Amino acid sequence: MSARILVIDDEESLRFTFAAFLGEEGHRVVTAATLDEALELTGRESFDLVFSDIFLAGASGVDFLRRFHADYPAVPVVLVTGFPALDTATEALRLGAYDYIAKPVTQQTLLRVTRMALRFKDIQDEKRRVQAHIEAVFRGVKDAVVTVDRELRVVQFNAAATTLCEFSPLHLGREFAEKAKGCSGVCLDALRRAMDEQTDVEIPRFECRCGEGPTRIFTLNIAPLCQADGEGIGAVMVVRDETRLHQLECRLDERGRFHRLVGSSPPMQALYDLLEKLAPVPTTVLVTGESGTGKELVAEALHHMGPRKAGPLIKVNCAALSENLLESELFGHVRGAFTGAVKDSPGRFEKARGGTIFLDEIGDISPRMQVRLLRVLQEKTIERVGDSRPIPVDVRVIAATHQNLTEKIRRGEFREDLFFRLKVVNVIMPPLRDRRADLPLLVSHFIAAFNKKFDRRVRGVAPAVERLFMTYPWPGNVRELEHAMEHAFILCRSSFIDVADLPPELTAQAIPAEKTKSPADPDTLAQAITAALTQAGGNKAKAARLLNISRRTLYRKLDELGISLDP
Ligand SMILES: Nc1ncnc2c1ncn2[C@@H]1O[C@H](COP(=O)(O)OP(=O)(O)OP(=O)(O)O)[C@@H](O)[C@H]1O
Repeated sequence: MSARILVIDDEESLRFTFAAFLGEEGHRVVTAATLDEALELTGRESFDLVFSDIFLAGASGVDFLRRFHADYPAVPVVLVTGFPALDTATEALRLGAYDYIAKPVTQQTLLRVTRMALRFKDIQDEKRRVQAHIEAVFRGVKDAVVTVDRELRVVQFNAAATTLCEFSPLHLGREFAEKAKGCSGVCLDALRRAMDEQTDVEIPRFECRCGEGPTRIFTLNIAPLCQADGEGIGAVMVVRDETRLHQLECRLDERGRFHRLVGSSPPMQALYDLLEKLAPVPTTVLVTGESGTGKELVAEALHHMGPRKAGPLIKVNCAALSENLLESELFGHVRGAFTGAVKDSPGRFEKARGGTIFLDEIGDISPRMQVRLLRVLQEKTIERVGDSRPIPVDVRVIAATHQNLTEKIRRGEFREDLFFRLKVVNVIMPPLRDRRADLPLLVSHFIAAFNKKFDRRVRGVAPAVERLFMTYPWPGNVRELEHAMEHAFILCRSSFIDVADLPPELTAQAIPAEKTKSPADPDTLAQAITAALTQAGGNKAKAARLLNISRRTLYRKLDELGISLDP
């Protein structure tokens, strides 16, 4: 390897000899006769090695060494002397000379010392490169990195350790235990364990607080440092701040949806927790709550998230069929059971075998149907209409009603024994007005759904709509919101839904209660229904859409309010 070497000597013959010997080895040699000349050269160019006579005319090689070494500590300097003396040699080495050789210098000695000095410089250079590299990594990482020696004294730490764990230069060389007094001390115990057992230690997610700082969530990793012979010489500790990640994860845990149910409010979280427990078991479930609160979605979630998901989910609206029709629908019939029964036909219970049957509007079934249903729940068998042979059915039953069954039982309209059979677990749906915090999420959900359905690019609702939604009583619950959003999508021509795009009933009812009649007021309701029916030309489906209620609810209201449908 060719090196640049400076030879300083006031004797020209020695400069010449050194240059010749080193030149033969392929090195590039520059010579200087005086201290000033040498300093001028070293200020101008860089050298890999310097040989300097101790006695220079009017100066000393030690002076050169002192000044040169301060600026270029990595370049080895070999002092040469004609008058070797122990104290000069000691002083030279103390000042940082690499070596000290006596004249006359043979070619062999010169080349041997040169080789060793250059090798030493290579090693030093490499060490510095590695050091610089480590320091860059140390500085660059966001994790706090702290190294300790085998006595657990702080050796080094990076900038992140000062911000995260409040390390300061005062801690350098001091016992780690002293520093750990100001925090939870988890890291001290972990350090001791890593050192005692000479093993890596990881402490995931723990809370810690340094001094007056905020409480943070940290993950700690400690690796022992060993020499080549395996002897422990300390440890490196890496502390990662996972506070933000932890917060985000906690927020995610508050689920925003469960199967097709949307909402992240506390009542919905409680609902999801319950559904999670109910989905895997075959228990009969009764879902109660106001119309439009998502009772059917609950049945779907329980079915699709449970072990019967590969089986059928059969839905029956018990209020939509007359007693006889419902009986035949649910249990099937045999040929000749009644006029028109031309062949054997399985009922919905049989069709739901291995799956789930969802009996919606269960509160509306007749006393006779209640008895039949009770038998199915007790015996897990059905009998087709016109046949008394029991057919076993393995079906999970989920029933739903918007009615107050306890009240119906009190009035003698619903069997208490059936109620208790159905209500093994009662899932109660919260009305939308009790979970208004879900409105933004539901609104976004419907915007996304209707953007897709209508191929639109609606981006949101105007602040006035947000305010209106927050005060509106939502008697029709999520269904009403869904219909209102669909209505608005059809009218809205900009990328934000405005109050004018909403159905008039909604904007009218949003007027403070004292200025208008309550929507629940029977007179108002009857007027609204009659008006909607007139507007819809007697078409009930259309009238229900105009009122933002389901057809089922419309029928119920007509019944409750005694409005006749006959012309
Ligand atoms: N939490 C919810 N998230 C998303 N959509 C919902 C939610 N609750 C209800 N909906 C929507 O509202 C509409 C009515 O829901 P669903 O039919 O399940 O209500 P319901 O309580 O069974 O009503 P009813 O008693 O009138 O039968 C559906 O279109 C449903 O998708």
